[in-house]
Amino acid sequence: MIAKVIVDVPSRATDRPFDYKIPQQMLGWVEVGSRVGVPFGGRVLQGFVIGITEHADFDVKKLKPIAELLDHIPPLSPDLVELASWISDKYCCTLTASLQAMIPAALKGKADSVVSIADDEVNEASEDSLLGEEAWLSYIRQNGGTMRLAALQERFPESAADIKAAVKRGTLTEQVTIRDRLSVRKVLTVFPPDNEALALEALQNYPARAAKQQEVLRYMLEHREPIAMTVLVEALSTTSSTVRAVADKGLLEIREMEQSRDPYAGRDFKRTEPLPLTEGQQAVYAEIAESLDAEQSRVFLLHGVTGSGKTEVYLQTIERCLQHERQAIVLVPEISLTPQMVERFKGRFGDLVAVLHSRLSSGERYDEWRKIREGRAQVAVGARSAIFAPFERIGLIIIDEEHESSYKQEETPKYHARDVAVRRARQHSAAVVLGSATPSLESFAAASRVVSGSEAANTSTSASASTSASAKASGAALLPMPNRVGGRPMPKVHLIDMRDELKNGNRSMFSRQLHEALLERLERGEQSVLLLNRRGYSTFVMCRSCGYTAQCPHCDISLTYHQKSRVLRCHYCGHAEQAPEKCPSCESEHIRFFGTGTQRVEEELAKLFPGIRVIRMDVDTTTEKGSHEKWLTMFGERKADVLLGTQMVAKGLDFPYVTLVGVIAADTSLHLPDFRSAEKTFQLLTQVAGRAGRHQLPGEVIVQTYNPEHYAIVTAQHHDYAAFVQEELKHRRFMGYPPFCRLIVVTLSDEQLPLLIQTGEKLASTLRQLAYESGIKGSIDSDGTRFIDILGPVASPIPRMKDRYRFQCMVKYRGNVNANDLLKQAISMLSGPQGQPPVQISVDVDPQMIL
Ligand SMILES: Nc1ncnc2c1ncn2[C@@H]1O[C@H](COP(=O)(O)OP(=O)(O)OP(=O)(O)O)[C@@H](O)[C@H]1O
Ligand SMILES: [Zn+2]
Ligand SMILES: [Zn+2]
Repeated sequence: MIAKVIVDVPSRATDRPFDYKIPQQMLGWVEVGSRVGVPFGGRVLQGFVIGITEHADFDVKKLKPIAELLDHIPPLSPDLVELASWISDKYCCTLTASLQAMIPAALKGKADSVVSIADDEVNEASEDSLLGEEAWLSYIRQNGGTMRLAALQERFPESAADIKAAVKRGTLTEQVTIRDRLSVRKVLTVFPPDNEALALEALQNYPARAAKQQEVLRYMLEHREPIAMTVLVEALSTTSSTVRAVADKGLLEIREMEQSRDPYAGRDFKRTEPLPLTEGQQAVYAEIAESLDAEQSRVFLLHGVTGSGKTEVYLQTIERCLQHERQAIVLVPEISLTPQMVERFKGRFGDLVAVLHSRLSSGERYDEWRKIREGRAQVAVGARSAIFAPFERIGLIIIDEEHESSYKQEETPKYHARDVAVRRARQHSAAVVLGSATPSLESFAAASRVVSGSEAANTSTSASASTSASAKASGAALLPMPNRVGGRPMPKVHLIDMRDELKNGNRSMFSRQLHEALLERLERGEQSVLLLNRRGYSTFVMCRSCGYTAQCPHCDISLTYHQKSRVLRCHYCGHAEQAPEKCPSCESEHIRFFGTGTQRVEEELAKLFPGIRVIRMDVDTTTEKGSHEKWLTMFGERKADVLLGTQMVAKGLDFPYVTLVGVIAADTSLHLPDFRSAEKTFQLLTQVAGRAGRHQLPGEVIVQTYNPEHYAIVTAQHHDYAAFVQEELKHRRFMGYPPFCRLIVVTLSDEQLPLLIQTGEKLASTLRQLAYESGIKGSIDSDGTRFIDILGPVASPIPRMKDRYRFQCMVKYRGNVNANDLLKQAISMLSGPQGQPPVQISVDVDPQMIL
């Protein structure tokens, strides 16, 4: 049998399956999805089996055999392998990259050399040869005759040549294996006696001098549960050799047992029961349940205002899914994957829940992942990559806050989890629920068909590779929940024109109304949430005398100031330097650090409201593991009056005593050079306003702005999603942006500017030529169903990064156009015989960040 293997080399040139023989002893073990070690270009590399056939494309005799099978249960299932190839097609990336994205980092194995002393050499080692033996050789012997080559070289750097010679001679044999970054944690465990009668008898007859052993045996008979050796030893203040002595008599058993690193171990999640659904929830639930019962692959857009009880709908539909013995995946944005969120799912489904997010150590992640792979978990809750949770029978995929841009991965593979979810659901005949108070325009357009047929970006029916899955959801059903639970009103939103404040002589960052409202809350013992819209907010260093700003020497962007360490850092390349005391350009001392914004607000609060208790949440205060959790728990226990923060305080929080939400600068995100800036602003304001008045106490929201007439701000004030969408769609149609077309951004980068420009021009003209040849007439399409427009090349918004210049082309298209194929063709036409293009090319399909 022949295995088709994708070898882990991150290059387009080698991105195809290579054939390997499956050795006799691995037959029946190697499957599609298996991880193997294979010889490749003189090395051993990790790879994934993506197919098994009887016939090779080449002479079978010349094929090399698979060197190693790395797991007993393949880490990937055939449906994930298929999904990977869909991803690499749709997002123009290598299959290797897609496959790698699906497995936990712990399984990204690296080749490692192990050396052993040859057998005959061990036997021959006579007394005198031992005497004069090299130190490194005896060292290997001490290690049982085998050890990692790297460890040996590290210990005896001066003997490197000797060691190499020994390998050549055959005194040492070298073997290359793939080593995982991490392994399963094993714990030495003591098991109670098998034969109790025998053990009881032994207990009676224990010799008096072995009282300690007797105690161990008595304990194990009483508790009858396996217990970790370390725990037992500590509980009885005894030693492991005492326990071993009992085991040696055959009365106990000691074995290593696999143990999970459970990040939530020892935490009690209060069990919750399903709530009786409100009318609105019930209607939505019934629709989804029907689809689950019928095992249909359907997409639902659950448009529920903040506080409408979406989470309870998620929980009860998951329960329905589990009743059908199918599994559920819940995606939430990383930033709102708070303990509060986890608690809701653990509280309902207990140990059946596996949690996957980036704040876990890679060991914890690996163990949660195995819990899914081995069928011990039925529900996976996690950030973007949890969409790859290795379940076998998925019934339901939920994406909470579906409009969040963090569902798009910014590194290769640049996939959108929402689109992958729709695709994966189709493989499993599962339902997809996209939930949001502010659905993305793309999803909303797909569900409500506000974009007419001929305009829609998604009229493409052929060429699945180029069709966005969310667009495919044109059959998506819109499920509205327009009311809050318990008939609670939406909070009243006041807009404050900050220009008037300045006119009236108020130079503080708080308007008089916000100041007033905060005071009131302090007096009444209620809580407030303050949002500083940090997108676009300055954290850079500027000289007030000459206007100098500190720039990264390798990238054309401003350095960010970190107050704690007084260091200037580049967020793109990591370059760091000490913050200057004097302006490097004019020597002025008026060089100001525009601190992280939230810090300044915090200082101001302390000045204006002496004794105020503020919790500040931003990137600086939440880097430590568990800090997120700590702050939110504190706030929940009312140990602070104000929760002040960036975007991370805007979402998902549900605190009963929050009656005031203040937005300090609503419009910093409004003027970013991104066609989604109005949408992002509207979403943020709506989300944060939704934190107020979710329970008995009524809520109030104060939004400070310099653009009180802007439609994104006015519609947010009135909680009017429909009005916002209507206005925004007008702009998008006029400007030719999604959902009226689809985008691909191709970024080219190189150290040589002339080569870069030349390649960029060539790419654009080749694309235009190919499009023309395939009968697409350009931006003015005759029948109104399809067009393609190739813009650029122009310098990227960040024109230089890590010493490389950057240019980009933007492809806009609509209708039945296989833009990916055109692009792949164009890139390969630029490439040399080795398949490598002359400059680095990176492709972003359906980009979220135009910046
Ligand atoms: N059927 C119900 N009966 C009583 N209370 C409910 C019911 N459903 C939800 N709730 C409560 O209503 C509050 C709001 O619900 P939830 O947090 O799920 O809203 P949401 O739609 O997710 O809002 P957001 O988008 O703002 O996060 C919660 O405190 C929740 O416990
Ligand atoms: Zn200066
Ligand atoms: Zn840099």
